[in-house]
Amino acid sequence: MTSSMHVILLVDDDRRFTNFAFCSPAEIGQFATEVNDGKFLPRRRTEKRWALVNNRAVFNVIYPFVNHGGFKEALYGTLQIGQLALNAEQLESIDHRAGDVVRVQSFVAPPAGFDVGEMRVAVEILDGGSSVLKQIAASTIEKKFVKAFHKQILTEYQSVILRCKGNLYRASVVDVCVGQPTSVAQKRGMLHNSTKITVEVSDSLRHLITGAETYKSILRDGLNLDNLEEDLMAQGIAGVAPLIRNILEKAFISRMISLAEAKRLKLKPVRGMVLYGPTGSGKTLIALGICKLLNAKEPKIVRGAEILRSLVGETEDVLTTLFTPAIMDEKKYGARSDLHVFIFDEIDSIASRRGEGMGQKYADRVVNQLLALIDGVQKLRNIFVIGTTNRLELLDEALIREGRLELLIKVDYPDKQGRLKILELHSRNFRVDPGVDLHEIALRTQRCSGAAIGSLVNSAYTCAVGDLGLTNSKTARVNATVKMTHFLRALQDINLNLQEKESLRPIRTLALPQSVSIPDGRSDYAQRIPQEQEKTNEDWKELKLRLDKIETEVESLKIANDFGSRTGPSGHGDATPSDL
Ligand SMILES: Nc1ncnc2c1ncn2[C@@H]1O[C@H](COP(=O)(O)OP(=O)(O)OP(=O)(O)O)[C@@H](O)[C@H]1O
Repeated sequence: MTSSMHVILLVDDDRRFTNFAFCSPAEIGQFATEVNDGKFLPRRRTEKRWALVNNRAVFNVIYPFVNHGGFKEALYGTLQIGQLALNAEQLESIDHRAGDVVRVQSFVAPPAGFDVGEMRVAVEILDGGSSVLKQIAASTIEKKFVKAFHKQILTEYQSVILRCKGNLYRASVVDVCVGQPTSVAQKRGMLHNSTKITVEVSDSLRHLITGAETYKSILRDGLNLDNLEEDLMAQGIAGVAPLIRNILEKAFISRMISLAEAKRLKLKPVRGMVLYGPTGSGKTLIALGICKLLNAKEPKIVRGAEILRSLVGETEDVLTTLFTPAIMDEKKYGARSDLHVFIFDEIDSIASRRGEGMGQKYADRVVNQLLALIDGVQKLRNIFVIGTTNRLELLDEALIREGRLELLIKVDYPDKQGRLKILELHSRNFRVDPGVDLHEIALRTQRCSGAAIGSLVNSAYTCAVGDLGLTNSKTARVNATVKMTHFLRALQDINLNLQEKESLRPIRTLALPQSVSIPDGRSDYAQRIPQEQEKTNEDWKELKLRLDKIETEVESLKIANDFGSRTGPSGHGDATPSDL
């Protein structure tokens, strides 16, 4: 039997602590007590009847027969045919509010293999109990839980309220293992006296609920998000702390809290993202940096072009091999498996629109497999895929749909503050003259990527070593002090380099805004630069080249003037204005 019923809220206090649902006596017969010759047979009042509501949770359905504190009268007064009375936690578990219509089915417990061997519950302390929170042993809550829900059917993610030693606790089912403790996790089962309950709590409750396991936050132990900048600098990443914090919050919020809480807050785990932006802007660096902030398996880095090469001539399922550890972990630990991160560098080389280009049938196979692993029938919940590309517009749209690599993050050229931080970071490796003004260098490196700034510092150092005369001498390399003149010389090289490179690439790359931004979901993708713009690129390119040439000449003259007037030509082979 399946029917639609109106749910009403059960306001009686004691029923908050049960798994009972109430219907009118006239309807109790709809719920079976057992299967007999394929027919549901309503039996005696004392036998348990079950209602599967909205295919989400199973409640023990009864009609109000106990007149506890006038409860029976109170409920008879309000409960009508077609109504099902549920407590607040039950409503929450089926994701409905009082007054909603829900789908109700009679549920028959399987005759065997339905007893819960192990159940893991995430516990929070609720207000409404004793005003002073007392310390309690997790084992006390575990015993109370078994006692309160003995012979009740509980479902994964369902939460119940428990009253224990004067305090109220919300316990949410995180994992259900039926049969032997080693058996594969299943979604629901019946508790009995020998069910082993494991209480897990957040780190902050460890001192109040002693002996409980703490659930693993996705963030690395001890990571302080307010101190991210320093953490990243120590990893060799500068100027992108706000961007990375934003990514962590957008991509991993549902994994920062308990599974049950995430479910209650309706936070779906993000399965993957694409970092896109100009070459050298630090996409791969950021992807690796994020992994170091997580409590996850060591990331696997896959170069798009390499995976395609390995596929040609082989029928072997490369991705399945790559994902095998994640598949095994998912089977063994279910929702509690560690997170496996996969970084697909240059993802456009395998995931460009299907059906286009040479070797595409191999690429299509890889994309299809990847999609199946992320979002297919047997999708893995324990994976996070990061793709990097500087050609977002080439990506197969299926890959960036909701539920897949849905988070599109633009990693652009750094702004002035970012450039300064990158300069400071890379300069740490060398002896730098106190007269070096990194602010000024930051001002003059507009439109430079993090990679270009890194190589600017390296070139400045090479100039310093070169000025000591013996380039290959270890003493020269150790003693070289990088001065402002070295930076300026290196800067000129970079300017020339940029000019050369930009003459080779389409103008639209130059038109990207000079800031780091996170577009909301896929909207940015939809607004990608229209193809028509390509047509005007040629004209713009020529104009831009001419402007750039003038700009570089003016810039060089300005640098020479500025620097000449402040320091004058110095000895030791330092660059003079005429060198610039
Ligand atoms: N924010 C940054 N902080 C420090 N170094 C940076 C930063 N961004 C880039 N770099 C430097 O640039 C180098 C190249 O960065 P990375 O390979 O991550 O760029 P990318 O965007 O992935 O480039 P591509 O698109 O060409 O693959 C880094 O190894 C590092 O030296």
